[in-house]
Amino acid sequence: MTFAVAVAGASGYAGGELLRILSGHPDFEVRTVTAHQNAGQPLVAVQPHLRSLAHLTLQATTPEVLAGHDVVFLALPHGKSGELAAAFDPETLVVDCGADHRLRSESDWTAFYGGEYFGAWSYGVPELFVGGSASPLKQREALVGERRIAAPGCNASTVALSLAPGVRAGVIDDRDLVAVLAVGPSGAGKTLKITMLASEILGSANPYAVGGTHRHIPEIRQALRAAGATAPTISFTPVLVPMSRGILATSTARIVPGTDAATVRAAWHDAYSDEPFVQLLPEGDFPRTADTLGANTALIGLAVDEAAGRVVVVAALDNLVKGTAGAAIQSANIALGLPETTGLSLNGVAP
Ligand SMILES: NC(=O)C1=CN([C@@H]2O[C@H](COP(=O)(O)OP(=O)(O)OC[C@H]3O[C@@H](n4cnc5c(N)ncnc54)[C@H](OP(=O)(O)O)[C@@H]3O)[C@@H](O)[C@H]2O)C=CC1
Ligand SMILES: CC(=O)N[C@@H](CCC(=O)OP(=O)(O)O)C(=O)O
Repeated sequence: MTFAVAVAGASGYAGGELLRILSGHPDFEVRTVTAHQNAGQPLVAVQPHLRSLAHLTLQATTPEVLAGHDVVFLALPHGKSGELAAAFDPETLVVDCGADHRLRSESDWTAFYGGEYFGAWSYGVPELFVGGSASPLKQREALVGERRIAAPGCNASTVALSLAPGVRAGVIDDRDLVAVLAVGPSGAGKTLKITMLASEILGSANPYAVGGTHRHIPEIRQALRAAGATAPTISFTPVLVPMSRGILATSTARIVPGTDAATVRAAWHDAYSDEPFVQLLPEGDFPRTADTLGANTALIGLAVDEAAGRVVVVAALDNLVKGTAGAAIQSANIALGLPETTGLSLNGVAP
């Protein structure tokens, strides 16, 4: 069966990446693409790298245009998917790449986003544990047959994947977590902002949302609670660096006293040894963002710093693939009963 697909926000970065991956997916046919200011333009006028979709024209983003598809991917500014959500047929699979349906706590939503709260959907990171420390279940089980999915924030999923195995296994103290991330500007979308000008970014590393203010903090805490943390606290600092895409997150946590290095490493090994897309690298090996570009992978390197009593987890992924569009399509595959890896690649582009 071929599933008819619509992509809303198709002129943006996340929409473009959805289309790039969907165009190589054997079970999906992109029938409709929508935008806002660019509505009326041929898709390739805005996304000139998507030549196989040259027959498509960007339409307005309305419930009527998006109706009648089996699957709708939303890659819209925050608040816009929430406004559209009520209009979709309950049988249509809707995957939202925005934040509108990620948070289960309305007070977190109000504190970090504000505006109307639209309620939470199933979280689109299949590899995360759910149900606490004693549970063998992963988020993938919750996605089977699902029709409403919230794809993750790219920084949030990088850090959650980095720390969840240690939390679940009880080998780290979830009240003392620290994450510092190098992130590329494509995470901020195509919108014009002075802070994103090449003249501001090239040749500089620019911290932002310092001091516990970043909107992905409640999303990370939510994912860690699902893995068994009771009241996780995390110091989270993103740093914008001059690479168009990619995230390199260095997360550290205090090791529970008396836990040896092999037991710490085993927590991550056991969590991900059967996962196709989330891979723990051999001891002494650490990922580079360049190794993940264009691939649906999250690569993780781990070291135990005995002197500091901390585990150091370095994770790399492509914010537009495993951080957004790839996660959305992987989750859609699961929801529809397709093999989870369909249309998704372990291989990136290099150099
Ligand atoms: N970039 C990333 O790495 C990640 C992005 N996301 C999320 O994905 C979503 C899209 O992000 P991204 O692609 O980066 O953003 P972009 O700014 O690149 O794209 C935004 C898209 O939304 C459309 N749009 C803008 N305003 C409106 C409106 N008022 N109504 C309907 N459509 C509108 C734009 O259309 P037009 O061009 O015609 O104006 C464009 O297609 C966001 O929610 C973002 O947070 C999530 C994880 C990572
Ligand atoms: C460079 C940059 O600004 N990156 C964005 C990543 C946004 C993202 O992951 O998307 P959502 O907004 O959907 O959560 C940020 O840190 O907020």
